[in-house]
Amino acid sequence: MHLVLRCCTKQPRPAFVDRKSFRIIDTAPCFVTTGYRINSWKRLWTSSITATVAKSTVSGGGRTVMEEDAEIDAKSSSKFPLPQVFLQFLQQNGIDPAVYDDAHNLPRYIRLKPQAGVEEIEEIEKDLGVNLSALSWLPGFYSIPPEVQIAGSKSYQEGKIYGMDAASGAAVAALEISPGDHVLDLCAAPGAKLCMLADLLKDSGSLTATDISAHRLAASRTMLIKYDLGNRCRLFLADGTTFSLLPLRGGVDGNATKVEEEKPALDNPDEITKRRYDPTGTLYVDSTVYGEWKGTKTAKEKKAAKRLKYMEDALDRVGGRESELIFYGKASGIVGMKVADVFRSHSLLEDEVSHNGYDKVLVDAECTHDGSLKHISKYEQWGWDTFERRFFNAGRMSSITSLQLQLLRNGFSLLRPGGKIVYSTCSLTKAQNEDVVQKFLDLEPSAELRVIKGSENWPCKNGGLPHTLRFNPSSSKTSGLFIAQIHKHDRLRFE
Ligand SMILES: C[S@@+](CC[C@H](N)C(=O)[O-])C[C@H]1O[C@@H](n2cnc3c(N)ncnc32)[C@H](O)[C@@H]1O
Repeated sequence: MHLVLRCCTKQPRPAFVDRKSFRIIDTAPCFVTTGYRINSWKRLWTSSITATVAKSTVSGGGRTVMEEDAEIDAKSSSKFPLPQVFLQFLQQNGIDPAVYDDAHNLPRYIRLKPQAGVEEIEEIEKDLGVNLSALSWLPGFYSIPPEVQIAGSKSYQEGKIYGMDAASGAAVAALEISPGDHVLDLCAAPGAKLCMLADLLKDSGSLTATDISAHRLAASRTMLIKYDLGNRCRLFLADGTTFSLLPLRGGVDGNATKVEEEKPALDNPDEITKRRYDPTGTLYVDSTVYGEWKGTKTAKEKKAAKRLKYMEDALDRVGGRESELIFYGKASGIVGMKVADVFRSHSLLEDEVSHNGYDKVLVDAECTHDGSLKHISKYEQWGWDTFERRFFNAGRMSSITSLQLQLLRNGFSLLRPGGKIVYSTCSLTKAQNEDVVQKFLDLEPSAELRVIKGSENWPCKNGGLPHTLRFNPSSSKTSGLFIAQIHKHDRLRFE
């Protein structure tokens, strides 16, 4: 028998049902009778729990708790207990709450390294204590029962598996990565899709990633290092709506852009000062050269980096530079380049982008995350009033959709003609998906929605615009995700 409870305190889960610590979701409070021993716990939301109680007794209404529990079970197995404020949000956006009915039973998905063979799969199965069930429609992805925790497993710690929802994998697959592609991931953190992109590129092309959140981007850097995928990557802490650096097409082998100086000098403050200022103290073009990226810094290096940051801020003021490079791999083309060249601002003239734009761009945009109950459950901790404040105010909703449009437009401006951009969000709302894409198409005559190769076998539905796709929790058995693949024409659509 099960009671669906929500923890009201930050206390550890107690062994007995205690009215002060818990309240029942979806049922009358009289169902909780104190003094029941908890035999097992199952997590639903971060702080909502299904508890199995050990004994039954007669409660106020003359029915046994067991009878009442059966009623609760019936209710909670067909309906996910959604908070009122979230239900209101769904109603405002025309989303049927039934899409979440099975959300607590969704399988968990893991992705394996592309090179994983049968032996390794068997080893992972042994380690996790479950059979991995391969997804026929998405290579490298496997489903496992929802209760399996992977974070503590040896396979996860050794970088053999990734925790990644299958719908997210589909968004990356929609980019149709080919060897040698130069790829931009404009909202990259915390980096699940970034790692998949790096795995697909293998030892070819280049991967540039930006995100506006420093701590989330640092988490992406940790992922790249953990999985040894950073060799051809550059990570920029930057605003994706204005980021303007093109790929280093000539430099990815680490020698095409090398300059003839004895360096690296970045760690030496004297060198930096000497090289950045003329005798009158006027800032001049930076000619310091990047050495190999070092993860940990000595005290001296930290001091140098601080001075460098000060000077970089000065450069920002005079040169309009906006991005901060927080990681680069050995073959990213950065090693041996002058700082000024790495940050050379591009005018993004058509000619320059035609020759040097990205082949593929992923805009996995910031959104309300309403398609992912894992994300939404965070409001259990932050408070649903935070959700209300953020997303109920009409101004806030319109600012998120305007951010999405700007991200998509800037990503498109960095794409070479003939290239592809994928726009995805984990929102189920039309406002953040079809409406954003339609506005974008109205503004960009050289953009066209395209069929995603292989998607005919995906467990998703058609979106509201041609060739767009929607994953939703109830029918796809994945998190919710909207995906649109857009092609950039050489010439205008209407010519
Ligand atoms: C849906 S998450 C991206 C998830 C990521 N693609 C992954 O697979 O792990 C959206 C991200 O957009 C970032 N973001 C928000 N505004 C941004 C902006 N103006 N420029 C770049 N990134 C932004 C957020 O910090 C957040 O990390």
